[in-house]
Amino acid sequence: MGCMLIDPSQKYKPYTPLQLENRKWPTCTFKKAPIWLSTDLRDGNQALVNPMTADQKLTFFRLLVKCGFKEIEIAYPAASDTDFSFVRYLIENDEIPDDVWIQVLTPAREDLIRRTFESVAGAKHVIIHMYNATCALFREVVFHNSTEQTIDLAARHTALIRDLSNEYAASHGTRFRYEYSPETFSQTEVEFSVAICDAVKAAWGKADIGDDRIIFNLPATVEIAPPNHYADQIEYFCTHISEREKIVVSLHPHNDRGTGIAAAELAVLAGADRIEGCLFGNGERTGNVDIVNLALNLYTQGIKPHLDFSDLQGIIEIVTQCNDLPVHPRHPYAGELVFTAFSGSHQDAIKKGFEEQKERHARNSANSEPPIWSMPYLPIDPADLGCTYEAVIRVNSQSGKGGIAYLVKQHLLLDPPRKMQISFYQVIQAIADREAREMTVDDITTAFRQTYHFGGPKYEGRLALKSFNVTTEPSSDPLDQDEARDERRRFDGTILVDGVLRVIRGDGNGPISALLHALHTHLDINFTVREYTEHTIGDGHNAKAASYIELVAGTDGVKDARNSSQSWWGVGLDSDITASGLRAVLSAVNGGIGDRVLPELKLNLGLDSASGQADIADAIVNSLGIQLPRRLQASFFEVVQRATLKSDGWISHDNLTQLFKETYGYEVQRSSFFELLSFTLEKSIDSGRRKLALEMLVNGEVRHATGEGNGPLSAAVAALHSQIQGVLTIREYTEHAVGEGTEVTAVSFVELVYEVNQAKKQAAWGVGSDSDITASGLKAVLKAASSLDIFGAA
Ligand SMILES: CC(=O)SCCNC(=O)CCNC(=O)[C@H](O)C(C)(C)COP(=O)(O)OP(=O)(O)OC[C@H]1O[C@@H](n2cnc3c(N)ncnc32)[C@H](O)[C@@H]1OP(=O)(O)O
Ligand SMILES: CC(C)C(=O)C(=O)O
Repeated sequence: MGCMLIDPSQKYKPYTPLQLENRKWPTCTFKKAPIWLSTDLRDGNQALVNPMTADQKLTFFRLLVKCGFKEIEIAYPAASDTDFSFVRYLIENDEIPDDVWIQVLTPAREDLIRRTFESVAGAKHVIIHMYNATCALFREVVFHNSTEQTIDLAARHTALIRDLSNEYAASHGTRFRYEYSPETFSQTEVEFSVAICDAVKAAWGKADIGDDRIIFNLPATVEIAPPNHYADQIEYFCTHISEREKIVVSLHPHNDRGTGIAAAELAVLAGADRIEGCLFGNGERTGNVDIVNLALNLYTQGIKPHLDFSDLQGIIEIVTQCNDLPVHPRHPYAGELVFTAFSGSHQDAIKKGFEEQKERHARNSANSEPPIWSMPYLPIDPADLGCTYEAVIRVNSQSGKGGIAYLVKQHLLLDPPRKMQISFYQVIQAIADREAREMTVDDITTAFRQTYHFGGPKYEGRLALKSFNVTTEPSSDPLDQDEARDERRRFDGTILVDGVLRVIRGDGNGPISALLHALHTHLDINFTVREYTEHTIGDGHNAKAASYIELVAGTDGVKDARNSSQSWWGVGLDSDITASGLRAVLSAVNGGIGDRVLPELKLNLGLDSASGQADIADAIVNSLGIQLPRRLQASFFEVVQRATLKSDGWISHDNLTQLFKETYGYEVQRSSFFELLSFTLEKSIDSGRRKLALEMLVNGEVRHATGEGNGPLSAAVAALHSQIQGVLTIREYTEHAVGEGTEVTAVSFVELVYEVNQAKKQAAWGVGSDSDITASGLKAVLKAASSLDIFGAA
C-alpha cells in the first residue's frame, strides 16, 4: 500500500514555464508529414525485457522498410555483439535499400564511437547519432560536470566523429550525416541547449543546407511537463539556434505523462522537421511516441503520411511477435476494439452514416468530387487499414436496433422496416441478457432465421409454401359492374402443415389476402395485415424481392385488430414478388400460431373419417392392384385434396379410382396428347446405347420421332425433344408386375420434369401398363409428358 501525500507540493516541483513572447505555434496548422525515424530497433529494443534476437531484428527491419521508413535507427552497436553483428549483417547482406539511411547511436565516449564506426564500415548512407545528457540533474549527479565541461564533452566527441566520418567516407565511400541529441533536452535550460548545439555545430563544421543539414534531436527523455511547454521549447530552439536552415530539428518524445502524441504534434507546429518514435509506442518506461498514431492522425487530416499502414493487422502481428508485447485493445487506430461500436446509439449513428455516405458518394462521383469520409464515431475508414466493416458493429446487451439491423443487412442483405427492427431487437436483447455475452454475427443471423423461419428447409416453420397458383377473377360483386371493376385473386396452393402437404384455396383482393382467407378457411388461422413493405435485392436476372409483413390477430372488427398491441412480423424472399409476399405471410403466421393445435385435414374417403396419404394409396392398391411409389402417393394426395375442396374433403372409392386414372392417363380410353402407336428399339453393338423409333399421335396427328439413350426411356425423352421446345428429364421411374403367369402385365410410373427458357419447372407423373415392359415404360413417359404444359408440341 502506497502513501499519497496530502500536500504533494512538499515532494514534487512544478515545471518552470518558458516566458516566450509572441509564440507562433498555437495558430499554426499541419501542412505536410515530418521526416520519420523509427527507433524500434534501438530505443524500443533496449527497453524490452528480452531484447530482440538477430532474426527478430531482421524481420522488424524489413517491416520498417516495407512501411516506407527512410531513416531507421538500427542499433547501439557498441552495446553488445548482437547489436554490432546485426549492423554488419544488414550491410554485408545488402539488406539496406539505397534510399534508406541507417542510424546508429553512441555515447560521447571515444572507444564506443570507434567501435560504432567499425560497425558501419561499408554502408552507403549512415547517420551517426551521439548523445550526452545536458540538464542540471545529469550534469551534477551523473557526470559531475559543469556546463562548460558538458559542452566540451559534446564538442570534443563531435570533432572525433567528424574526423572518423571523413576517414570512413574516404576508405569506404560512405555518406555520413550527423545527429546530436542533448539528452534530457526538455529538462535542460533552453538557452543552454541552444548553446551546446551551436558548439556541436561548430565542432562538426560541415553543416550545410539540404542533405548536409546537421540533425539536432531534442528529446523529451522523460516527459515532465505538458505538451505546450515542449512546443514552447522547440519554438525557442528553432528561433534562437544559429543557421536554422542548416539544421534538421528532430523530436524524440517519450510518453511519461501520456501526452507524447500531443507533445510531438504541438512541437511540429512549433517548427520541428522530424520525429523519432516507435511503432505502437514501444520504448523506455511508458514508451516512445507512437509513429503509427502520429502518421494516421495526419492521414485523417488529409495529409499524406509517406508511411504505409494499409495492412495494419499484419504489422501488428510482426511487431507483437518481435517485441513480445501486446497492442492494447483500445490503442488508437490499431486496437482490436477501436472500430467497434457496442452501444446502441453509436451503432444507430454509424448505420445511418453508412447509408447517407453511400448516397453522398454516388452524388460526389456524378459531380467528379472526391468521396470525402464523414462518418459518426469513425474518424478513419477501417478499410483503409485493412480492417473489415464486420468488426465495426458488435452486439451485446448495450446495443440497439440500429446495429442489429446493420448486421442483418450486411449478412442477409435484408433491410427490414423500422418496426420490424424494433421487434427483432427485442429477440436479440432477450438472448444477450439471458446469456450475458456478446452476440456474434452468427448468433444474430441464426436468431433471425429461427425467428422468421427464413433461409431454407433447415429453418422451416410449421407452415411452409410448397407451390401455388394465383388466378385473377372478375369481381362477383353486383355493385362492381362499371368500368373500374375490381378484380379478385384466387390463391390455390400446397403448403406443408406440420409435415403434411395440404392443399388450400382462398379468395381476396390480392394474393396476400387470398392466402390469409385460405388459411382461415382450411386451418382456422385468422390474421390481418397491418403493415407490408418490400424491396429488391440485386439486379438483372438475379434480382430478388424481399417482403416484410406485420400481422395482427384477425377479428370481425378489422379496426380493432389493427390497433392490437400484439403483432407478428414475417419476411419472405423470392425471385417472384408474389411468392415473396406469400412467404412473408407464412413466416409471420408461424410466429403467430406458436404451438397452437391446428385442425386436422378434412379428407374423408368413403364413409371413413380423416383419410391420410396412406389410406388413399391403400385404396388404389385395392381397386387397381397397383402400388404407388412414395412421391407419387404424396402427389396424388394433393390431387385428391384439390378435387375435394368443394365437397368438404369427401370422396367415394369409385370417384377416387376414376380420379387416379384420369390424372395419370392409366387405363383410360380417351387419347392423351402424346399417344404411343408403335415402336422399334435397337441396341448399338458398339456403344451399347438404345436407338428408339417412335410412331405416336401428337394431339391426334401421326408423327415419327427417333431418339437415342442409355435405355428405352431416355431414348423416348430424346425422341420427344425433337417435337417440343424446352428440356425434359426423368426424375423418377419405377415399375412392378401385376397379375400372374401369362396374364402378367407391367405397370410403370414415371415422373418427368420440364423446363423451358429457365422458366419455372413443371413436374408431372404418368402411369402406363402393358404386357411388354418397354411399352409400359414408354406409355408412362408419354402420359407424363401429356400432363405437362409442353411448349411447341403441336
Ligand atoms: C535515454 C537513452 O535511451 S540513451 C541510450 C541508452 N541506451 C543504453 O544505455 C543501451 C546500451 N548501453 C550499454 O550497453 C552500456 O551502457 C554501454 C556499453 C554503452 C556502456 O557500458 P559501461 O561502460 O558499462 O557503462 P555504464 O552502462 O555503466 O554507463 C554509465 C557510464 O557511462 C557514462 N555515460 C552515460 N551516458 C553517456 C554519454 N551519453 N556519453 C558519455 N558517457 C556517458 C556515465 O557517466 C557512466 O560513466 P562512469 O562509469 O564514468 O560513471
Ligand atoms: C539518446 C536519446 C535521444 C534518447 O533516446 C532519449 O533521450 O530518450
